[in-house]
Amino acid sequence: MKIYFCGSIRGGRDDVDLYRKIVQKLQSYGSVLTEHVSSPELTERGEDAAAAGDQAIHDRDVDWLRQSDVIVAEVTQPSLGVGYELGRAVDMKKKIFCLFRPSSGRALSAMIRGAANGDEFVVRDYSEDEVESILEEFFSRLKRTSV
Ligand SMILES: O=c1[nH]c(=O)n([C@H]2C[C@H](O)[C@@H](COP(=O)(O)O)O2)cc1CO
Repeated sequence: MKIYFCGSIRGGRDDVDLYRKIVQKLQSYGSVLTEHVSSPELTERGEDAAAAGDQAIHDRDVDWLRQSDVIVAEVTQPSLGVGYELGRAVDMKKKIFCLFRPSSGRALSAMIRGAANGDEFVVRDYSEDEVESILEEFFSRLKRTSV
């Protein structure tokens, strides 16, 4: 299974440790195309785009989105890039799972929460200590519905 993980980069790296935990768990279900998003070495300047430029990052990521079987996004830290990826993924009719932490004190964008339909697009409020069990629940349901 190919998994596309979305998390904030230029929107801010406050949650990178959590992204790492999520990606490690996702790797037990399949190959995570965007492992770099969880790298502690990646700063909010983004990947070193000097050689190929932002267009290469964009085109590669849209291509990975097309290839992916499922999209998992940590959406607590607002990020234009993550919002864009989710919009493109909806258009591609991908299965999408968004994770949001209400303890952040933020309110999730209506364009994300309002897109939830409980089936293809799922938004789940959670706290950090339950992240692994939530992913287990999501992937076991995904397996049941895709056989
Ligand atoms: O260097 C990058 N590499 C990259 O893969 N992205 C993608 C993956 C992330 O899920 C998302 C983050 O967007 P943003 O940088 O606007 O927070 O965009 C974004 C950047 C920088 O914008």
